[in-house]
Amino acid sequence: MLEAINLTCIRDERTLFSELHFAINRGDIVQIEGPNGAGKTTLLRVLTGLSGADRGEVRWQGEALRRQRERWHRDLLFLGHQPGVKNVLSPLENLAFYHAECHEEQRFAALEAVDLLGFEEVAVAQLSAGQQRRVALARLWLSEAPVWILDEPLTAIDVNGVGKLMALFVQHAQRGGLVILTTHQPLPSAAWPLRKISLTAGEAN
Ligand SMILES: Nc1ncnc2c1ncn2[C@@H]1O[C@H](COP(=O)(O)OP(=O)(O)OP(=O)(O)O)[C@@H](O)[C@H]1O
Repeated sequence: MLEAINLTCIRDERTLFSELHFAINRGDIVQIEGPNGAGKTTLLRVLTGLSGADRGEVRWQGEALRRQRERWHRDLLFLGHQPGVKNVLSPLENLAFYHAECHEEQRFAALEAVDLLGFEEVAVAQLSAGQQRRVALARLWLSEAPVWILDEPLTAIDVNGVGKLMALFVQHAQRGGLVILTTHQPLPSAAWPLRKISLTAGEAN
């Protein structure tokens, strides 16, 4: 279980959210929603431990993140706002860099899942925005981490790709993982309940 305990976040003297309290369980798919600037990315970064909250804390399996950095980094896969892949490397080299533990055939299978076969040796810098995002998303097919925190994973992804991702999120939840994501586009209905946490100027519900 991932818990947000009374989180308050103030940036530039503006309260983005205060006393935010929730628990996300294994099997949950959670969408953080809210208008531009509401604090969604900030909340995701606080949940990952990359940014600090002004008050409150985040706990994983009952223990504060700061007390278990090693286990938390093993249990978390965070894909940020930017594609977050290395431009000078090819898709295959990126997956080898991030997932050295996987076999080459698993990396090819992940690239096939995101429709990048044929582009596996091309430098990422030469790929389209959607293809670059797909290289990062291919990591989801290789990850053993139970916690997926994904900032705008669907940006620049076409309808077919969004459908595949939703199916993967459901599969991950069914296996006892949890998914927390932000997106500005409506999610297609999935055969799994979607929880929503809304941020609106200084509030959450
Ligand atoms: N490190 C920081 N220093 C100062 N201000 C910050 C910092 N991080 C975020 N902010 C501000 O906090 C507000 C919320 O930013 P955030 O990126 O979390 O919003 P968001 O809900 O993800 O927005 P969007 O939907 O546009 O991606 C913005 O006004 C931003 O300028």
